Amino acid sequence: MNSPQRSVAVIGAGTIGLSWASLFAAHGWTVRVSDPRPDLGQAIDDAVSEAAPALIALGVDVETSDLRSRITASASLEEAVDGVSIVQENGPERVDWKRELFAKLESITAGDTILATSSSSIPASEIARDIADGSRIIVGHPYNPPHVLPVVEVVPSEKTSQTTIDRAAEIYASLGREPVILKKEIAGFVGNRLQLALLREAFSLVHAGVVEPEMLDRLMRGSLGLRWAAVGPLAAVRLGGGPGGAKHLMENVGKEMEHIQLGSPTPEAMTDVAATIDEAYGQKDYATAAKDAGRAQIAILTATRKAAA
Ligand SMILES: NC(=O)c1ccc[n+]([C@@H]2O[C@H](COP(=O)([O-])OP(=O)(O)OC[C@H]3O[C@@H](n4cnc5c(N)ncnc54)[C@H](O)[C@@H]3O)[C@@H](O)[C@H]2O)c1
Ligand SMILES: O=C(O)[C@@H](O)[C@@H](O)[C@H](O)[C@@H](O)CO
Repeated sequence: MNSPQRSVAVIGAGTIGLSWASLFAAHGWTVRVSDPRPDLGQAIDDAVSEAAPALIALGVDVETSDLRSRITASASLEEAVDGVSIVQENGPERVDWKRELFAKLESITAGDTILATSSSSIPASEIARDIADGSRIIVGHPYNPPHVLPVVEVVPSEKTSQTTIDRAAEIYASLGREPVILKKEIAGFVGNRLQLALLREAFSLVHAGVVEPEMLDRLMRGSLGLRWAAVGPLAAVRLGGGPGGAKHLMENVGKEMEHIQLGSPTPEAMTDVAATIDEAYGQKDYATAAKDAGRAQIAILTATRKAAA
């Protein structure tokens, strides 16, 4: 019998859910997956085959066969969540759908089961709005793919108990993740708000004909992206100021940029640029592009971890 404390229900087996399932299984957890997709078994097989080499490259001691044997497709939600320590939900990004699911989860799971959503932007308080308790509901927002990118944004609502916060962070850390616990709830959390700000400006610059998508990406990869992967944007501000630090940089460089108005692209412009991006990168099929991106991310992560050791 698998120890009940290392069992997880993964609700929703799409891009994110399958990556979570592989990660939990790679760390010895019993994983039960619930999803109405007709090809669930094959999807799990494919996801494990794809994730295993990445997990091994990142130093996780896992045999692909062992990994796959720890993941089962459940016939129902009730079967999936029976006796698990944590539920990691990865269903459609729709608040109504998540509200309904979490209300059901709260009624059918044990009183100490953590109920986590992978949501990209919906706060736990919105999901728990109509739920009396809500103390077990929390956001555990990963970055795609969770089995490679280490950060999980842990975002409690005011209803979430400290025990839930602590245990969720502890579970994610036990999977080799880097939990970032937010002090306050905000729609979009921190990562996606920052990503949104940067992408809005990037889309605006492409739409205005200032730069082509590939050139903007080359610029980011060879400058800010590289710098931020090494030290993070705020530590970089401090370094940018030299011995005078962030204060010096803001006084001597920041001031001159205060007049700059950033772009605010219309939905139509965003759609146009999305088409331009797909055209620019479409010659490489999605699977190959995703595999290449995974390899590059693992190389950078391995190098930055080695440098920090
Ligand atoms: N894709 C990303 O980059 C990313 C990153 C971080 C977080 N997220 C979040 O993770 C969640 C899932 O995103 P995704 O990209 O994996 O979506 P996806 O569309 O790939 O997967 C969603 C899955 O939910 C399943 N589903 C639908 N109804 C269901 C039900 N009643 N019970 C169980 N499963 C059901 C679908 O069959 C599908 O497999 C969203 O909340 C999203 O915001 C996505
Ligand atoms: O970048 C990520 O993986 C996460 O921030 C996601 O939540 C987000 O939805 C992106 O995929 C899209 O911006």
